[in-house]
Amino acid sequence: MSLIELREVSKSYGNKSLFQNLSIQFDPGTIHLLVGQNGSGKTTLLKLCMNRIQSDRGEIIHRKSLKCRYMPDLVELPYADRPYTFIAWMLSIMRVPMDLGFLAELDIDMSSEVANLSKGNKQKVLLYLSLVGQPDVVFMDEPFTALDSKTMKVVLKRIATLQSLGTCLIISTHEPKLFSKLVVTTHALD
Ligand SMILES: Nc1ncnc2c1ncn2[C@@H]1O[C@H](COP(=O)(O)OP(=O)(O)OP(=O)(O)O)[C@@H](O)[C@H]1O
Repeated sequence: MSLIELREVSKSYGNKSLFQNLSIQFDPGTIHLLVGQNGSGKTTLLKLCMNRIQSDRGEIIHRKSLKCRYMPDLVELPYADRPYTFIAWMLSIMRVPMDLGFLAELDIDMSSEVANLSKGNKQKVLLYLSLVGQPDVVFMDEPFTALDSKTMKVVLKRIATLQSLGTCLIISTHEPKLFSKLVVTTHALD
């Protein structure tokens, strides 16, 4: 059974039709890239899949008890804790064990408060929280905009590992070439 299935889904805002009769199956161990111009509906499709907004027509079916993660594109992290404390607190809420190996690989700046981290380091914190453990589905909205090439390799390796473990990753991106070494399905929303 698919983890999430869209059946004949349509969504418009006012006169602007974003999708009509869109059907996609999101299966375990698959990576889906959502590509398209600014405003083509990538974030909207992620939100539909997460039940954050309603479709106009069609059905979106979720397998029961899915463990999902979401990495938004724009986010403030107004926390005074250092990254390690913040991450440990988030993991306790998520009930996911710390993975020190993956944390070390990301090489996050642990010396500043989370609120004062550079953009790339904030993105690393969010990537860690999205990709640690073994979620069923990971939704990612433009997740790599601030990453250096070394971190990019670490993250792509982690994505490939999760895929091999059966995670489904649904990723909005303007840079599909970054994923050229992975087996992906691309959905063009233009
Ligand atoms: N709540 C809303 N009310 C009205 N229009 C909306 C709403 N949310 C999104 N839209 C419109 O829907 C269209 C698709 O937006 P969306 O954010 O999904 O695009 P996107 O493909 O993710 O764009 P980008 O590449 O710029 O991030 C845009 O024209 C946007 O203005």
